[in-house]
Amino acid sequence: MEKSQNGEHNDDASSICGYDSLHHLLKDNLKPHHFQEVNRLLTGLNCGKALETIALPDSATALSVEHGFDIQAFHFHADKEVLREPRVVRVGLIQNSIAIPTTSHFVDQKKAIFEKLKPIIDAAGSSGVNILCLQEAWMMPFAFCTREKRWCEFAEPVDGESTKFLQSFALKYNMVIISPILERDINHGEVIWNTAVVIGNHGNIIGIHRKNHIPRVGDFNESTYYVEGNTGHPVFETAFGKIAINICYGRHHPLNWLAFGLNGAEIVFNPSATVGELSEPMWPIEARNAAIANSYYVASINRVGTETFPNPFTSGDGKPAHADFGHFYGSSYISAPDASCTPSLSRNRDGLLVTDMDLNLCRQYKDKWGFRMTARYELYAETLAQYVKPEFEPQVIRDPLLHKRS
Ligand SMILES: NC(=O)NCCC(=O)O
Repeated sequence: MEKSQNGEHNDDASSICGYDSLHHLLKDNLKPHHFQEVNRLLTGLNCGKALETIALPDSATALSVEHGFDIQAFHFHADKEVLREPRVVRVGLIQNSIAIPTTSHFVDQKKAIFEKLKPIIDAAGSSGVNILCLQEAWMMPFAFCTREKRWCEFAEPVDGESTKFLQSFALKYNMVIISPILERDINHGEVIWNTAVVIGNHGNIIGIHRKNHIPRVGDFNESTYYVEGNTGHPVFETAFGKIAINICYGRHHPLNWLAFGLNGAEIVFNPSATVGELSEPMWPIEARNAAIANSYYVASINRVGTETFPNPFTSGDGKPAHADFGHFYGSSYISAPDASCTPSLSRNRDGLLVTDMDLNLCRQYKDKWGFRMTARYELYAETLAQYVKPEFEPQVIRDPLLHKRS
């Protein structure tokens, strides 16, 4: 049994050798000068320095102690410019487990999640967060593994109770809130979508984005419930910057990230639900790569905990039926265009990550690395235009001596 970050003994299977994040494991076990170098290589430097932490108001930390959620805060700087003032935006990410068992009445389950989130949203609001994002399908258990249709009852119209619940916080705290829900599209045959609702800082609904890529991997067979989204790659121009949402599995698709960048996003949120066995080694890489390649910030959020369902289900891999997905490993974090990133939130606790980011860094990195300028969009467009035709043939130049024996 090893010590956790705060000195408590912890043999929880959802931890990493008793630590609630890789960062804490390394910090506790490496000599300080080794940790400094490892941290430089793993999380990069921002304006030549290790990422700065910031202090949050006592009211926010008091809420985190009272309600037992992780709270961390950082600041990404940009270089000073002559003509532009810094454009610092405070972003908040919330990760959480469900609140009561999946066997409870559906109404109670949703209500319990609302209750659980209230103090975390209050902590974000009292910390002066400008843009807050919740995790994918935050208002329900991630029941899509079961393929049982009864979970469709959790779906809501865009202006349903979850949106109304968050609109009051948006107004109270002058905060933009991104609310990823299971949507029921009343005007189009009541079909279901996996949707992010963007609520403006006046409590208004700015618009929606529907998940572009629907997984069919392992237990994540969400296509039983909804199909690929029809909203394209919208960027929402808010009071605090141009934002977009790339929902979960879309993070594996570089062209999906690119399209949000081409539309001018400065921050792309990636609300997710994914489990350790499936994707944990990918988690620290894909979002950072997207931030670097597209010169924008990426804010990654994953839910927490193990959700057990009433009826066992199979994943079509010949393995025995099971009643849970595995562990949702939290680890929400933010990546910047300069290849730096925050440490992750806890792997097993609810959490709030607050991060100041100077949006000027986006253009500064476009100027420095010139990825937009050096991209060959006309070449890619040509290849893609050919590729989508039925008669497409891969451009392969075969060695005429391929089969010659040496
Ligand atoms: N929610 C979701 O799309 N999960 C798919 C698994 C993954 O992308 O890691």
